[in-house]
Amino acid sequence: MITATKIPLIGVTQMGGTLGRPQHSSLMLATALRRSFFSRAHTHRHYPLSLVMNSLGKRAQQQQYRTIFFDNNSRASLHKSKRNYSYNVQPPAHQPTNVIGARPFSVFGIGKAAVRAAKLPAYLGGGLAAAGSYVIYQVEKATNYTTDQLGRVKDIAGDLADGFNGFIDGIIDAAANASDGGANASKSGSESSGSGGNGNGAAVGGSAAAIALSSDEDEEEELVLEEDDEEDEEEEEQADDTDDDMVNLTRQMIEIRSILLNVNGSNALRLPSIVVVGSQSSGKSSVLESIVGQEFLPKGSNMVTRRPIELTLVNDNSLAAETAEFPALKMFNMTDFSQVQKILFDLNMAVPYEEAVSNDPIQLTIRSPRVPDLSLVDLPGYIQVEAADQPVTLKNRIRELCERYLEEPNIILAISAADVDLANSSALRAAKRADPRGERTIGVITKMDLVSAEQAKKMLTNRKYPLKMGYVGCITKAPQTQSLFRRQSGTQAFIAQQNFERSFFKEHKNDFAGSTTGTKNLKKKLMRVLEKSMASCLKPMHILVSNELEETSYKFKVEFNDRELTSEKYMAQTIDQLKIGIKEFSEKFGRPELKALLRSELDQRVLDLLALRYWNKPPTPQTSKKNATPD
Ligand SMILES: Nc1nc2c(ncn2[C@@H]2O[C@H](COP(=O)(O)OP(=O)(O)OP(=O)(O)O)[C@@H](O)[C@H]2O)c(=O)[nH]1
Repeated sequence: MITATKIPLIGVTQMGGTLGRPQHSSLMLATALRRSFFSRAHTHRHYPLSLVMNSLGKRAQQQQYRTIFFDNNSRASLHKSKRNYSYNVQPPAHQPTNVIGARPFSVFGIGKAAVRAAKLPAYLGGGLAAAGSYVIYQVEKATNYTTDQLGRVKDIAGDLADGFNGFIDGIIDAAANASDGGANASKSGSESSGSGGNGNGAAVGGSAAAIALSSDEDEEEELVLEEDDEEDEEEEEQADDTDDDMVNLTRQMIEIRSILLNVNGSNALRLPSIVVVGSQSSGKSSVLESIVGQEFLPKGSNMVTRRPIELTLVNDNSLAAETAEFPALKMFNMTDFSQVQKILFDLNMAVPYEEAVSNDPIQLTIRSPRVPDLSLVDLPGYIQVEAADQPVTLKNRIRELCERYLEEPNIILAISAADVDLANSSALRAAKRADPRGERTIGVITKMDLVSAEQAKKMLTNRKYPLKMGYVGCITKAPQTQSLFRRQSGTQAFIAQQNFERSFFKEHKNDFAGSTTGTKNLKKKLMRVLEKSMASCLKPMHILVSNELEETSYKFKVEFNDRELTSEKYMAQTIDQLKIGIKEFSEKFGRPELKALLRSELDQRVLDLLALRYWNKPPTPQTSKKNATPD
């Protein structure tokens, strides 16, 4: 893709503020400085920098703007474009206005003003020198900030899964290589060596990302092996750290997302929603609860989910315990989850009998230090045929409602109960329609406790609809016959369900060998899916960073060809430029210009006084009477 980028010359010099590690920040500096320096200079006349720009106006017209064409994708064409780059002379869009006009002025202080005016060039000189220092200070500050931020990204990357790790490192290495390449280019003056550094850096980053993403393809195989090990008794004795892993992953996501937000202001890390579909009473709500770790959804065998429940989980470290909120009902900070469950039940049951289901979603947000940052959707269950007392269009309406949520990039949790033949599974039928290649669907078989182990195992190796992420067998509710569990609710019920599920699969360890079972492993699968989605979200970012670095290094080369660039030299050069600017300005701004300014200020002030004295006078009785008379 060929892009044309307009870069003011002074913006290029600013980017070289500090060399070595800080060059990672060139992306942000290039944009931020270009924006702040020029927009301020052109739009805010009271800024000291506008003076500089004013004085440099002539120079700017001669050389400040150039257009560089280059191909973002190919190194070879970059070389070609470098040979063909051209300078387009374009004057700034707005010439800066004169700052003196903004100074306060008193008609009684003309004498004093004249004296001050004589000293004005000296004041301005001092002001401009201070402005210069301020600019340099800001450049350093911005450079240090971005260095810190990128350092943090690297630290976080160190903690992430291997594939993802490679990806982030690729970015950091590409950044380092590119900056070094830029500096080397300046040192050696050799065109090929400078761009070569960048190109390689980008290539390293690109291949790192590619390896990271391709390694995900083999995840499932690894997972099954891991799971086999997890079935070992020894490991089962250990504490379950899946929740912690999930929360850690979430934290990293949030951190990366906020860094990306700071750097480029876009929410580049969007995660898909996890949508739970299945036939009526298949156990959808129970599966969702086992993921969240709280019992809060209405459950029952009489179609209790009648509206989509859009559940947003927010990881909030400032909280000691979970809180729930219904933003639409203006109900916040609810800590009693049985109350939440009751409200959800009432909201579902409030759907009129003639309608049976409603498209209007219920929005619920749960904040907790322990939940991952996710959005989950519980949907009304599919039905086979409408009952005599149900609307005849109900089946189609449920189907249409679910299809909207099954679209890409959402992850589909297709729930089927083990006590129903999989050939009749509405969830798998719907998932196949939305995701024919089975790439973003996880098949979940609930109620494993209700069928024989042989039958259950057969379901987990479903060959009719093979899923890339496979099938997971779960027990999301302890059987009702066990009165011990029936009495429990909330967190207690959740713990009881976990214990029951664990002991069940432990008992049938040999029957389910080689299959994925348990809600713990379901969560693990979800985590991998989220990691993968994060990596693919970051891939375009990586390409963007590489391209920007290539561009920046090229600009370094053009600007500092054959010269070694250090921060001291850069600072000295900037100060020299400011000095020249001040000199030009003081030469241009002599007595006649000052007189003209004072005169126009004085005229304006006299006009203001006249307006006050005569035109804004309150109406006399005669004038108001005259105004009131119709024509
Ligand atoms: N024995 C057993 N019962 C389960 C299991 N999972 C869910 N149930 C029971 O199945 C019934 C339906 O569960 P829900 O989670 O409400 O199912 P649902 O699909 O959300 O139901 P609707 O929203 O009404 O479509 C409840 O009575 C649960 O207690 C399980 O793994 N084993």
